[in-house]
Amino acid sequence: MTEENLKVAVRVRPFNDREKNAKSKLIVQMAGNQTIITNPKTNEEKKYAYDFSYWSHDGFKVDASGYSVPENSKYADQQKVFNDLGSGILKNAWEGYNASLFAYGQTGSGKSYSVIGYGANKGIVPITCEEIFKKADSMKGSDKTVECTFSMLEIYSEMVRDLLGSKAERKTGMQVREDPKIGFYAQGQKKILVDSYDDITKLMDEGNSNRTIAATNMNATSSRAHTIVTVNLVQKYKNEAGKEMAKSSMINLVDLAGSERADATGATGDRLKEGAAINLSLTSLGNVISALADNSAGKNVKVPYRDSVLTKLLMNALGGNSKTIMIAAISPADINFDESVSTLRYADRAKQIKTKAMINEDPTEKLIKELREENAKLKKMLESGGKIDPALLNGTEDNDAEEEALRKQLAENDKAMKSMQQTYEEKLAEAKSMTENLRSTKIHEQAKTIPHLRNVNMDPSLSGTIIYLIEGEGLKKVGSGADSQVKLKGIGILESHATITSTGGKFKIERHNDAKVLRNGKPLTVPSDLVHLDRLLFGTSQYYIFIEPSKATPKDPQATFESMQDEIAKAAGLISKDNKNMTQEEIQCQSELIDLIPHIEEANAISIALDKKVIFTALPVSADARGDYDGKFRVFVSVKNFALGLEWIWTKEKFLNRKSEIVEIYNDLKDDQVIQQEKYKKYDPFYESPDTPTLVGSAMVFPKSFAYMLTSKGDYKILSLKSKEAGLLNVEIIPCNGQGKPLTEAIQIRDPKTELLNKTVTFLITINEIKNLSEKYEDIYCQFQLFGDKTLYKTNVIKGGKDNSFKYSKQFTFIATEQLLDFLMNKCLYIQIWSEQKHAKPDPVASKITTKEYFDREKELKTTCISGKVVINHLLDPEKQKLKDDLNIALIKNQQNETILNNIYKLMHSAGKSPISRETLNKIINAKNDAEVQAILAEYAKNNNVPGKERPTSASSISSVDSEYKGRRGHNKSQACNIL
Ligand SMILES: Nc1ncnc2c1ncn2[C@@H]1O[C@H](COP(=O)(O)OP(=O)(O)OP(=O)(O)O)[C@@H](O)[C@H]1O
Repeated sequence: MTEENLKVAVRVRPFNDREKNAKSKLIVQMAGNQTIITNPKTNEEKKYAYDFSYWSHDGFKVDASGYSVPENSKYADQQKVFNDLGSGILKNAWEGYNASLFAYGQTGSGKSYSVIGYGANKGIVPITCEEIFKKADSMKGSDKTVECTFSMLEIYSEMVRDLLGSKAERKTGMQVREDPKIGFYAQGQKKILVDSYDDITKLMDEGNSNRTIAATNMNATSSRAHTIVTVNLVQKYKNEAGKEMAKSSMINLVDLAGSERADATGATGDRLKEGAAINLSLTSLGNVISALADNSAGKNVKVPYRDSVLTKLLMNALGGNSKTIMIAAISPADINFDESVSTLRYADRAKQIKTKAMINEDPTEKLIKELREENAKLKKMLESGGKIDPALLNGTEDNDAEEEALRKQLAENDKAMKSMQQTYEEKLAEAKSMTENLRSTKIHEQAKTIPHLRNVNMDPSLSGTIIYLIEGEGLKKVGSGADSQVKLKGIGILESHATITSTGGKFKIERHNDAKVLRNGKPLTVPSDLVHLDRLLFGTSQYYIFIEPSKATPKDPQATFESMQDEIAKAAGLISKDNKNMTQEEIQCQSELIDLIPHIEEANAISIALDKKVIFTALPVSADARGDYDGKFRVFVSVKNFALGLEWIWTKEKFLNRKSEIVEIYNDLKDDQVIQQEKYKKYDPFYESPDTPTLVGSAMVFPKSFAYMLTSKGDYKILSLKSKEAGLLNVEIIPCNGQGKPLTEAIQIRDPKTELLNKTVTFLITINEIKNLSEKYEDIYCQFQLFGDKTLYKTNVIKGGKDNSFKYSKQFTFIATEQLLDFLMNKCLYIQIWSEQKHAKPDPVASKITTKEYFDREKELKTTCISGKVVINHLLDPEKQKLKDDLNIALIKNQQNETILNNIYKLMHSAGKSPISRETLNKIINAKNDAEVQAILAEYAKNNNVPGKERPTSASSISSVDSEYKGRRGHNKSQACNIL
């Protein structure tokens, strides 16, 4: 037995297009086995030492075959990585040890590049397999034989699918069982005997294409599954006594799904609460790694392997009988700093794990022998004509249930045995016929000359795996219908979605009804030309490029999933066309937004299909609105149920979890699975109880006066997550004496930085009352942290409405360090407002409107100018949303403009805020176009002194807040005295 630490390698890749566009800075350096990462904000460096640090960022050139050749000794190419990592794995395997390699890192960080590889840059799996057969071939003629089996599975949403299994098998998935000797295994997994490298490549292609099918049936954006490739090597030889011996070893090569889903920033808690399985695996893997590292350091903690399917299947690789290597892939760019640091930390922890590997003496045959013995026993029991020998039943009574269980066990054993014993010829024949049937190989050949559509997937290794030839003259149908030539599945794909016509070497594309087709980022409304390299999006998730091989040149740009998303987001005006004047935070937020949009579209498409009355919208939220000192924008998702009049704001992580459940339910409902429908009734991922407290927004309190030992007091604006004023919060920060009593006499402080430095300061924070908060909120409380302090302070919960005073006071004593003084002078104290929403009854009118109708109208309101919209834009902010909803509903119900405007008029009057007279309204109703409406409104505003967009605030302290924000000293007349 050998005990050794898990080997850890880190690899940094070149900048990708998005990072280049964002003019990213390089923040990773490597020296020897060290990886150094610089925090782009603080310029602080962090050093980590691993077994290997691979620099693959620059210093290479691409040769004619496409292989990246090193230009200097620093650059680590695929061969170097294989020599260090892969060859060790191989050596161990020949010696009879189990060996495992797993790749960890955020999506797109280069895991698949290292493990599988792209084109000429073959990764560890293909090179390892190639080497196995080189060696096996060299053994031919000797009395040693080598048998090699190949298997490939994927774990998606706690379901284990055999990527080499039949379609039906993949659909049902496999059970994970535990064997006392070999540990956990996927029952019935196909282990295909292979005798050449060629067999393996074909099987890998097949496995990959099955992944593709799974991915396209669901959606291109579904979070990727974990893929585990297992190569079993059995070497047979005779020992000195002439007895047949076998040495076996298992090589596990694991390509994990993107690690950002295991992000610790609040997502984990949410995720665990939601119980979303996709993310469970990586969270569990983190816990397993932590526990193993603790145990290696002498602690005795339980390793939670059983928490997820992934950790069960990796149990041997991580803590058991295996020599293991982890490769952690990172991005070189500043915009990915957080993710990269988290990967480096993970890797740092993993390197402390010790594994204990043993040489295996043919456990497979032993297992078969044992199963055979057990079966013989079981058969004997059953053959005794139902009368089972009580002695065989371990003393239990003979009964039907027992017999049933035995029969079941027998059948399972039989199945397991069959799958293990399938003969070489059978397996190979199966593999060959399966691979030969692979339509794709033939089609890929034809695609070299025939115009075609080629898929683009979020996972670049799946791009280009689906091809639809647009052959000959005439018409090709695109859609989910059985008669379609371009047969697409997925959300938002209609039976008859579009047609592509080819006449005399020219192509045209036309959409059907209101099917969603985007061409080069823009909605396709009229029949358009289709030309070489056109990018197409069908529905919400089917991304394709049109290729005309006769027009192709080596310089053709490669459209990627990211570039297509960027293009769509730019065309929709969701992101700015250039990012010259944007801060890093804004660029980061923008890229998060682009990544999120396809998911949002998908969730909306399902909401429409299931008529859930829910609309999802991406919402970038500033640090000020979130009340977070990190200064970052974060993308949230607004989830609005228009029938119930409720709106939730979810974190991106929570939304993605819910979305995967939404997709799952949608697929299940489509398959009409009764059980799933039951589950769906019990739990609805579109819904959240109004009783769940949500963040309404934050008040920014400026403590600058306090630095001068003056009370700072005022009504501070509450900024909602939508960056609107949501109300006012009355807060006081009162300087106190050493006994904690408010100061009663004034003290003069001219320069806090010198006069207060290192003195003890005591102050009282009092949160008085909340004003003007919308009536839909109830059970409101405030929550805050002081800058640099982790403790969370919460006020009592108030009902809202009339009862709006917290009467919360808390005293703090601090040493006035430079940081504290800096905070008091220049920063603000965030006080978050949390609240529940009032339960609402479904609105009978809104409930009759379908989600599709609402959604279309909502879109129209955004894109086209209608009189109603102009009026609404003229209204004061807080009323806008409600009026917009009313208008929406009215428009959908096909009411005439007059009725709509009447409603608005009534509403405005009931709110006492009408800036428009009835007479003006009549003029608007009769206006011919929007320009005319604008003119009427402008004239009315001029004659009537209508206030501008900004809501006038009665509280004069707002202006004092603003002036303090600009850095000027407030003029609060407060008491102060010298207590220091
Ligand atoms: N060392 C490298 N040299 C050159 N290109 C690389 C390297 N590593 C990664 N890339 C490129 O970066 C892109 C993303 O890499 P890859 O697909 O391996 O990421 P991943 O971590 O497996 O992502 P996912 O989790 O989505 O599967 C690919 O286009 C790949 O070719």
